[in-house]
Amino acid sequence: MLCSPHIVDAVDLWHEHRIPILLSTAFILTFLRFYLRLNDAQSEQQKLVALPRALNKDEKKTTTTITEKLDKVVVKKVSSSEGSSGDDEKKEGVKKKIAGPRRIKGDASKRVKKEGGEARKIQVLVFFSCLTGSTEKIAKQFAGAFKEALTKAKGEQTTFLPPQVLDLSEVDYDEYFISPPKTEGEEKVDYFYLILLPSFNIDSINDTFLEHLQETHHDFRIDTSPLAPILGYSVFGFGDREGWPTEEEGYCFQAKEVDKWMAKLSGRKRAYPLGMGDWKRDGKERLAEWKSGLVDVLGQIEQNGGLGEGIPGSGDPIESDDEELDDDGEVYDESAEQNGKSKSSGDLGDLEDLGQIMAASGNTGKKSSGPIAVDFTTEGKPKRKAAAPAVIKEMVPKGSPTYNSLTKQGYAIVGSHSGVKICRWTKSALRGRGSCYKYSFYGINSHQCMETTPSLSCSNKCVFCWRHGTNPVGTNWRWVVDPPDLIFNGVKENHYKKIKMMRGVPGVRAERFAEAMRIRHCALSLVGEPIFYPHINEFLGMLHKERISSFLVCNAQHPDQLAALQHVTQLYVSIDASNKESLRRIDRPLHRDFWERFNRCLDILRERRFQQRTVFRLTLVKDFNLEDEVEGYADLVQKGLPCFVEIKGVTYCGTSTSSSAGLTMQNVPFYNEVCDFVVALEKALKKRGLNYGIAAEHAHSCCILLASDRFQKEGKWHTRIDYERFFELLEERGPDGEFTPEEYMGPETPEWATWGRGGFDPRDQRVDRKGRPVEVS
Ligand SMILES: Cc1cc2nc3c(=O)[nH]c(=O)nc-3n(C[C@H](O)[C@H](O)[C@H](O)COP(=O)(O)O)c2cc1C
Ligand code: SF4
Repeated sequence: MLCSPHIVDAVDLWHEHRIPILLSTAFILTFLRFYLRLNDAQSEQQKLVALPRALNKDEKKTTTTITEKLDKVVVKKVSSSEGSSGDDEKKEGVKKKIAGPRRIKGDASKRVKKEGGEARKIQVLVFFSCLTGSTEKIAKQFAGAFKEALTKAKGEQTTFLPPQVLDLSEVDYDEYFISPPKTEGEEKVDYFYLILLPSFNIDSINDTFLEHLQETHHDFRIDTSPLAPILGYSVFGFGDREGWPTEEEGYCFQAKEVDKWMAKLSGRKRAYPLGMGDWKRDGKERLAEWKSGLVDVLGQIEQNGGLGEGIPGSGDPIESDDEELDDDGEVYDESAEQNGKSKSSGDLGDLEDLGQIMAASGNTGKKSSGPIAVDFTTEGKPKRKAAAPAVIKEMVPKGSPTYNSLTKQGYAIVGSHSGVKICRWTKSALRGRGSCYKYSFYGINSHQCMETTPSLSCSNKCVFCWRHGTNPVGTNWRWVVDPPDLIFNGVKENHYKKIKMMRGVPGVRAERFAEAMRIRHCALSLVGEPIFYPHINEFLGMLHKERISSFLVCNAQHPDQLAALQHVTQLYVSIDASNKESLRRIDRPLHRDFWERFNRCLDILRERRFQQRTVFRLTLVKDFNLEDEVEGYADLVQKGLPCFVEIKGVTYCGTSTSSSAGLTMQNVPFYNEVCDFVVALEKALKKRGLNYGIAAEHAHSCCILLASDRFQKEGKWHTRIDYERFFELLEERGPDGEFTPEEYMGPETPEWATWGRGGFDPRDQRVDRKGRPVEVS
């Protein structure tokens, strides 16, 4: 058979190029096949995801139960107590997870400010677990009540979506507890997690849930704090004291564990402390308290955009036995995050275990109620943890390390949370060797002044604090509360005891000793935070009734208590820095929203400047808050408009706390440096049109007083106080009565105390360190 030349050519061509042609074809076909398979898989996924959405749309205002198998995941949601379009909206927005390994990045929550005036959306998720039915009911009621409360707290910037109630036995943990739920499209929703969790000492969903939290934390593919983007979380535990009377015996033990793991996963976004309640007894009340605290927190978030940025693990845990319990989430090993996750977790576990072993063997000198031991090396179910005693604790129990340390420093501890100490100026005045600046500025006799505090606890850890790093710290009061009369009688008794001990000291003047047996003034400024004490107003009432004046110093961290404070003779707020960063560095506040709290206190002071005699107290620390801060301080004065500004160089206390914060004698400013600062501040105030002048000084205490010209008459300063008039006004008009600081303004500031005269009381003899008389220049 003969072939045409064309066919012969084609065959030749084929033989010559067949290999590359075959290879290219095979490659194209493989590629096409792969592409088609991938497309198929995606549309399968979409079909599965679309199903619950379609169901949700039809389930308004009813309890919704969607059970759907997606891989081996079961999703069931119980709708919010009232169901609403907002609820549905949220459900639509939640993306289902896509199976397969993934790395999820934790990210600090960002403040969401919508452009164009659009309100941000906050979704509260109420998770619960339940065996015998009560918690489910409670969770639904709670969500309804919470929704109502949030409607009231709502501002222009925020929309609170109706809270969603989610059953922990049915939600997909990967969807909520590896990262916050994703929302589709442009819609940005911030999540706030609430977890209502009864404890069960039998196998239950709680174990699965805890296991998940623990595994997520240890999963090397996932960030240590993958839930950091949530706005915050809080846990409330239900238990039964009849069967489990104390925390040691297991009362609410699982809520405590969940709280702890959530702190780790969320990067310490505990928005409100763990609540606990016995449903048979106090459950309702405790839950209501917890709810109202949370409403406040959400109100703050609505105003401030977030929880704020408190100090991570502020300070060293060994400073306070309270912190050992980690119940504020303040003790947190930052190295755990810095050193890489799996290793650091193990390290933390080891340290905690070691801490417990040492505490148990009595080697630490600390209370045995050490950190809750977490065995990070053991896989499987979390073990029942040793926990703190169930009863509300005393703040400074007799015989505790804090108690021993404070008594060694010369404090008398009254009741369980108050202290009194004789000030060095009281001793000095008894011997006629000079009073403190309060005599020069305000006419207070140091030998008749009692320095005390009804709360040895504080919410700051200032680098210059005299507390020698031993006192308890905390953001809220969680100790036994002593009645005010017990404190009042106790501090007086101990003060007089200490005065009597001065009887035999050489140089004590008889007339001053006799005068000292009548307390005329009380400085509520010793250590700690006096307005922390829940009965501070009653305590003040007792002082005033005995005509003892009150000088109260607070740390500008408790605006609510400040606002509720009744008349004091003089009201101080410590202004330790002029800006947020500096304040964080120097005060080391525990509150996340310390700057907002600080500013709210200034606003309160401004509002009350015609009711209370208000004072800003500045403590200058070189290299911390002195340089370049004059203008900032002037702005703060402009904001708070205090009656007075006291500027004082820091007193070096030489504690391990201060030195670990990098404070040395080099940080103590010389008097001339304080003077230069005050002159510059006065100028900066004048520049702002504020009429303040340098009214008085006490060089010996490195202290200078700027006063508003409200306290100037005919060109003369009147910084002193008419104490008798103050008590009369109080008796006439009551502790909340309307009267102004000018109404009890005292006589003219003595010439020797005014600016440029040094401020040493001429009645006294100035001596050097060895007690030798010194000529006053
Ligand atoms: C089997 C079982 C075990 C329990 N174990 C504990 C426990 O270890 N600690 C505790 O404080 N309460 C314990 N409780 C009490 C429950 O936490 C409490 O009654 C709770 O309100 C039950 O909630 P629920 O009925 O909504 O599931 C237990 C209750 C049951 C039924
Ligand atoms: S506010 Fe006062 S008591 Fe509290 S840490 Fe600072 S100096 Fe100490």
